[in-house]
Amino acid sequence: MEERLLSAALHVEDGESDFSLRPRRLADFIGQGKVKESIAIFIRAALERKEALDHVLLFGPPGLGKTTLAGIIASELGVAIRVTSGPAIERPGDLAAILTNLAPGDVLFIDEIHRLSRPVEEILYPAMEDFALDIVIGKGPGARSIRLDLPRFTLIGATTRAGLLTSPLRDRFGVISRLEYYRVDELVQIIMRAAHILGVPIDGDGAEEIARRSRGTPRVGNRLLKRVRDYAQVKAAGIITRAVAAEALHFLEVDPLGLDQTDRRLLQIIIEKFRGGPVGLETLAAAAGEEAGTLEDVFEPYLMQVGLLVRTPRGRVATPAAYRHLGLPAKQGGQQATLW
Ligand SMILES: Nc1ncnc2c1ncn2[C@@H]1O[C@H](COP(=O)(O)OP(=O)(O)OP(=O)(O)O)[C@@H](O)[C@H]1O
Ligand SMILES: [Mg+2]
Repeated sequence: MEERLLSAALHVEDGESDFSLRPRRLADFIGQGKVKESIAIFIRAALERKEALDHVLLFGPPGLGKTTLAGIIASELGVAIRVTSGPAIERPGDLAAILTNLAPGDVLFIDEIHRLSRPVEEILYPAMEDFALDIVIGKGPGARSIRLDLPRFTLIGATTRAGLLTSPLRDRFGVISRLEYYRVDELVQIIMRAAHILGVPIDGDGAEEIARRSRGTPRVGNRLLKRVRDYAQVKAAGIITRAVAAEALHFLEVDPLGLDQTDRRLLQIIIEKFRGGPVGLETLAAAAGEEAGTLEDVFEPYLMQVGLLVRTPRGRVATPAAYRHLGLPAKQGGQQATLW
């Protein structure tokens, strides 16, 4: 699939700067007040007791700062972090090797933890609970199991949806934190900070214009900043003001709510082919030529967040705001009134 400018997933082109723009300390991590506050308390308590931090599960849509936060937790604890991901750990032996190489107190970060295979996940249960590794030696009737002690470590798991985790795994996390979409004022701070690091001249209004179209997502905000910078450099020579940002984003086909062509097309299909809905997910996916899972994970969360789409028991419905946003006449007939 072609990489969408607005997708919250990590792109190849983000690579280098995604790393350099990551805040290293909790104090530099903007927004997510509640999550930040509780993590600060747990870190402090663990440090005071000189114990490893309890295992932490971070969940929320892509690009909101789960990986960043894991790095921050490790640096605030003053320990090393070992980074891996669910799909990267193919066999139980791979995980055993990682676990036995941890030093006391270390952080093990497993991204996309919902994608661990079942045999690997089963190694993780005693490791998380008892800091032990059960290994089977030999085969057949002579096989025996021995238990190896592991250092006390902190597992940080990240996932886009906590519902995808098996309950035995979820139950073994002491701290479960959900990251939310960022507010515009928080994104303004994030964009100003990134502009400062990258040496991009921008004013507050310019940052706000980018922030409002960033889909509540820092990764998108940072990416839009870089594309607007290119545009400003060539077309406007100098500082990114609101007018320059708006012009650049219009050129990039990012509308004032941060929707692109694909988002708008999806709403248009619901409105024009299904009279505004309700339309079932599968039916909508077929009409749009997308996979149902992609609609659910990639497109719908933001459309719901900005109030253009609702999920009802009978299917997806375009809201009156969606009609207005697309400049289409409001839905006729009284049926709509019964929905909200
Ligand atoms: N609170 C924040 N303050 C400043 N920058 C942030 C913040 N959260 C995220 N970022 C920026 O957004 C980018 C994406 O963050 P990160 O890689 O941590 O997201 P993620 O939730 O791990 O995403 P994914 O689900 O794709 O792995 C980072 O480069 C970082 O610069
Ligand atoms: Mg990540």
